[in-house]
Amino acid sequence: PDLDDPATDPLDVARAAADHIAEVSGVEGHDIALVLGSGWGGAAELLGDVVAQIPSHEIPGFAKPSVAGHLGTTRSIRIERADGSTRHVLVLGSRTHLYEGRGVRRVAHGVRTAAATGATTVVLTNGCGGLHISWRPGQVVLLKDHLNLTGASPLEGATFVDLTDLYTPRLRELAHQVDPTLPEGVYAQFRGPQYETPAEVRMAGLAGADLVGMSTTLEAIAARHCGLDVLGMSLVTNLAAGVSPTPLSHAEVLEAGAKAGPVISDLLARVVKL
Ligand SMILES: Nc1nc2[nH]c(I)nc2c(=O)[nH]1
Repeated sequence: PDLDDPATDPLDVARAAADHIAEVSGVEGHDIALVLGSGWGGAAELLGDVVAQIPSHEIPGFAKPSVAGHLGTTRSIRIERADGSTRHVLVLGSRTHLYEGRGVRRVAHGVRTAAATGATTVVLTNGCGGLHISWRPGQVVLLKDHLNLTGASPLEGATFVDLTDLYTPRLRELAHQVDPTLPEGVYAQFRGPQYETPAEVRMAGLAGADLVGMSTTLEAIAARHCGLDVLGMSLVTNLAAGVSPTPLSHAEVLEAGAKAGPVISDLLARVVKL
């Protein structure tokens, strides 16, 4: 079934994708799904045994990689929990951003596929710009709510979905068991691909945003529609435009990302095992 055909039900494509994953990986059902954003790539290796690696473009509905050579690989990982039980984690390899212009169905496809595999929780991670000078590059922030400034939705038709407690309080409490110092914030998604102007960052701040990015909110809405619990975690990669009087050096951003890598990978691995 073709996601781009309006007559196609996106959930049928998600079902086909989940069936393909089960068939190729031999894993009948997954419990939790991870979407790894900028800076979060190293987390998968720390989680557990990689049961299967599937080139994402072989899975129904996942687009051909837009960047030549950037082959998204979807992994099925078995993790051992403290109580000895095992769980299967689906690490979605390729994330489609709204700014790629491939349509909202491809943005939401990974989350819908995860739900179709049986997962009940999705962890959405991203890199973003911070609005608070005290949140330096490398800071991890738990999402407590979002502002969808894209003007888009992954939902079609009269699909009226309540988004109260979209970022599941129980999961935020679990993350705080791992690191009680984690701040919480509101994430505003701009369509992008351009970064915000200083005036747009000020506007987002006045509207209650603490972070600005170009992903996550549409995936979270689709996750709620699929009945998934959602944990959102942002890595502040840079200070948003205009927040810092001195332009951030790219070297500082790269250095902060490299330093944060092991820390956030360990955090994510510990949260997933709870
Ligand atoms: N919109 C937006 N997205 C981002 N992604 C990253 I990494 N940094 C930013 C940022 O400053 N603004």
